[in-house]
Amino acid sequence: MTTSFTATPDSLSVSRETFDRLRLYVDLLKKWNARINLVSRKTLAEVWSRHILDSVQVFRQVNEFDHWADLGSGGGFPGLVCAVMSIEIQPQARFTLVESDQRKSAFLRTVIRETGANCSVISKRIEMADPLKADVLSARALADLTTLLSFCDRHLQKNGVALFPKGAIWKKELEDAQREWKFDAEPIKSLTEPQAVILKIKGVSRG
Ligand SMILES: C[S@@+](CC[C@H](N)C(=O)[O-])C[C@H]1O[C@@H](n2cnc3c(N)ncnc32)[C@H](O)[C@@H]1O
Repeated sequence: MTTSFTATPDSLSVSRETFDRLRLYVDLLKKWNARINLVSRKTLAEVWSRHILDSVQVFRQVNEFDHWADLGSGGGFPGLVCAVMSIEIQPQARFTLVESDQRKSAFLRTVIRETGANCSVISKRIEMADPLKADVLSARALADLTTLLSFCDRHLQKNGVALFPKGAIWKKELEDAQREWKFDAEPIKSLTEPQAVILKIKGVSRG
């Protein structure tokens, strides 16, 4: 994705209302990022393509769900962007963000309050959180696929779907994970990075 991406309701294919909520989120991110490291300074300059659009494309991989959980949310990518998108598109759905860092959790709660997203934050380690029974599970830049599949085992419902954005080494991660786990994986080409994919994963069980 080029740095020249101009964020508008049309370029993101969202309504004016959703765009305004996303802009409020970006404003809060810029303000808080001066004090806590939510995203790198370099990517902050390209926040709309590197973080917002990158998360919006994850949201668009599923149609119907009741409970979406995002693990290691950091500044809220992709989970909180998906929760903001969902306000208009799937208002009945609820979101849970798991983030062990207390200051990042405070930021996430501020964005939730200001945007009105149907979302809560669990400030614990993923391994210590009670099973979330989510029907969608997402995580970006958190761990290798083998580790992420162990999180699916704990937090994803049997018929659920996991969405993991992955960089250029996704094929190697897939091969490694297949030694320990059984699952179906569909790689979906990323709109924001030529080598990257979103791995859409179903049917996880121990191999
Ligand atoms: C590299 S950041 C990625 C943040 C965000 N997902 C993104 O893509 O911008 C990883 C985040 O996961 C959190 N984290 C790492 N291990 C965790 C664990 N075991 N339980 C809960 N949070 C964790 C860290 O505090 C950090 O905020």
